[in-house]
Amino acid sequence: MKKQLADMNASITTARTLSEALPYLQRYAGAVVVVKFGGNAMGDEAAMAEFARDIVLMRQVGVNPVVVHGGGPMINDLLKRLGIESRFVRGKRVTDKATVEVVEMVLTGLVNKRIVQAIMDEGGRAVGLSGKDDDMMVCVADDPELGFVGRPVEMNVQVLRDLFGAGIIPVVAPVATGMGPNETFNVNGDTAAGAIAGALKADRLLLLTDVSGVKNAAGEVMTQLTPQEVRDLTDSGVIAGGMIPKTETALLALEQGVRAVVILDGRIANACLLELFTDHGAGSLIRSTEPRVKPRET
Ligand SMILES: Nc1ncnc2c1ncn2[C@@H]1O[C@H](COP(=O)(O)OP(=O)(O)O)[C@@H](O)[C@H]1O
Ligand SMILES: CC(=O)N[C@@H](CCC(=O)OP(=O)(O)O)C(=O)O
Repeated sequence: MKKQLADMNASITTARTLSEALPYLQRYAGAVVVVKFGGNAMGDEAAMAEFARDIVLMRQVGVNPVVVHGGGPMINDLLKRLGIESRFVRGKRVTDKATVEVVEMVLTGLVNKRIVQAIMDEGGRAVGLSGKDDDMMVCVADDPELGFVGRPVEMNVQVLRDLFGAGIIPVVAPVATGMGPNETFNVNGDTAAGAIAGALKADRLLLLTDVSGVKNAAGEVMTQLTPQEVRDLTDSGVIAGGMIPKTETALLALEQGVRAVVILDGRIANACLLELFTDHGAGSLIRSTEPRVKPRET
């Protein structure tokens, strides 16, 4: 009897949660949401399955999600086994000819297919691509010090719209072509996600990572930031390391017409759903306009 009551209460809570999600479901129907899934946020098989389930649910309720993934730790592992040292400058990997081959192999071969498979296992349809497919992302060298690290200069995202139309979830590896023949560039996952979100003028860019958001000098997570606050925290060195490409990406994406960028903790359960479909929100929301009365609304 006690168990029956407990089950009933749990079901009532589920029904209430669904009902409360209605305004958000209505708001995001038809929206484009680009989700950057970082290597550190990927975790174990269960975490991967849960992420995939959230993405499939988004698609099911009419959102057009694009997954852009990282895989830094997986690249580090293979480079280590091959005796190649990993070095980062301002959060980006210094990439020579040998390294770019390993990066492409790991990202397009291993990580991309693992995510595609996880989405298929949850009943969604997914297709894996890299920035090279259909010339989606064309780059120039970002900085001579970094070698074959690309900065996207030309985006052709029609293939993503075609996949939306077919009900298919695109999963994109951050590897791109250059202007010359047979060039390959390693693109930071955040940078690639921002360029794709900008080209699609996405409603949301979600950058999933392994911290609960952007922290201030006191170590507290800032739930909302303006671009100016981001610049100030960067100038004072509070935003550092891997957070730099994320916040740089956020500012560039906003300039290109993305409505808002959220940096959130991919390790917490159902992070994407929490951000999109509940009053609660998650992580740090960055956008140009001042907050309105209801804090998470745009
Ligand atoms: N102000 C800051 N707030 C939060 N994290 C920061 C900040 N400055 C630097 N970081 C670091 O940035 C890291 C996230 O970047 P990164 O490790 O590249 O993530 P991912 O692999 O998920 O892309 C955090 O783990 C944290 O150590
Ligand atoms: C230029 C550059 O730094 N490219 C990244 C690409 C993968 C990535 O961004 O992975 P995470 O999101 O897991 O960090 C790299 O080589 O590690």
